[in-house]
Amino acid sequence: MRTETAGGGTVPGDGVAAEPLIEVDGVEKVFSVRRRAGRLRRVRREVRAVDGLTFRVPRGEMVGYIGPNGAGKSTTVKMLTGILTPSGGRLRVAGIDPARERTRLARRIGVVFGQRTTLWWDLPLQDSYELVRRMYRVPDAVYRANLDRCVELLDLAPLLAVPVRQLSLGQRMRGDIAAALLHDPEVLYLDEPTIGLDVVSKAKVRQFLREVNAERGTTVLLTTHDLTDIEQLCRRVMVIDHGRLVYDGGLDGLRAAGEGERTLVVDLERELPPLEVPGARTVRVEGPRQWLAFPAGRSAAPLVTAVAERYPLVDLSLREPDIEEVIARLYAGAHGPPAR
Ligand SMILES: Nc1ncnc2c1ncn2[C@@H]1O[C@H](COP(=O)(O)OP(=O)(O)OP(=O)(O)O)[C@@H](O)[C@H]1O
Repeated sequence: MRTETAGGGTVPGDGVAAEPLIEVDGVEKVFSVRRRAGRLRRVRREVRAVDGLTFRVPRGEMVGYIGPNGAGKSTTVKMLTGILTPSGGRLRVAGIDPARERTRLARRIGVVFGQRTTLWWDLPLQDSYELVRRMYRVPDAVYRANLDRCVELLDLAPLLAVPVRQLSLGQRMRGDIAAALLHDPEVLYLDEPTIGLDVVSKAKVRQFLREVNAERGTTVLLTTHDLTDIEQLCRRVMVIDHGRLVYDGGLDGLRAAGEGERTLVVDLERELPPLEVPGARTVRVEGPRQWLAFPAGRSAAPLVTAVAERYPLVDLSLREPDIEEVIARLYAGAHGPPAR
């Protein structure tokens, strides 16, 4: 499988590879689970949730972390926050070993779980924020500036006096994202931040995350099943399956790795039998329009030249492979050796 090296150097503005803020070296997590085997017998079984994971995330990068259910994404994030201790390997976040210094790390990271809130259910949103301020001992000026910016960008003003339990899912999610940023974290872990949101709320959350990343250089690790989140926010994506990294690189490379195909759509002067061009297959013919599929990793230029030389070409366009389809293919064939 084709892989690219980690760390596309997506620090806003400068393009120079920055110091790694997240370092994961050969990390493993093995759970021991007891399973029923007959009426009284229980057998012990090991679940290798994370299996020799290695990657680096430079400061300021926004990385997508995707994989099918049970792939090991949450386990990775839990180890990165210090909630879980790795069974093997080495982990550092901002130079800190998360499992050993969880409290010290907590001041440097923010976490948002789309499925559950970290806010106080019965309190108005602003009281939750006040508690966060005290918990992290955020200086007044920093707190004020961060809160004002979040309120403005996430449209929170009308919601500040509303108890969290009365907020809609989208409102609550915006409230949670703001709470995770009030103490100026260097790293933000987002687990499904747009799950269940309508199109408008999704767009608002994505726009906000883009601005936070650009303005503050916050490093973001984004776990999601919504590939549009990845396409709109991340230049780099890591794909995990069965606890192993099966891809680490740019979105374009992902299309190639998933053996996706691009399609050249050609309009000819007249109807013709299916075109025969080396390196491509004609997959559809509709009157004078024909669709030619070719491997996503290849350049379209030689194909265009070949068509133009041999056939009466009027117009053409290029279609990228559908990212959902590419990823489904990648998951299906991802049980080989891990990408390093
Ligand atoms: N506390 C635990 N005890 C035993 N097994 C666990 C535990 N937590 C996770 N696992 C197992 O580890 C594997 C990875 O789970 P994990 O929750 O990390 O996956 P995920 O990629 O986050 O999945 P999803 O997309 O469904 O949230 C699964 O097989 C899961 O059953």
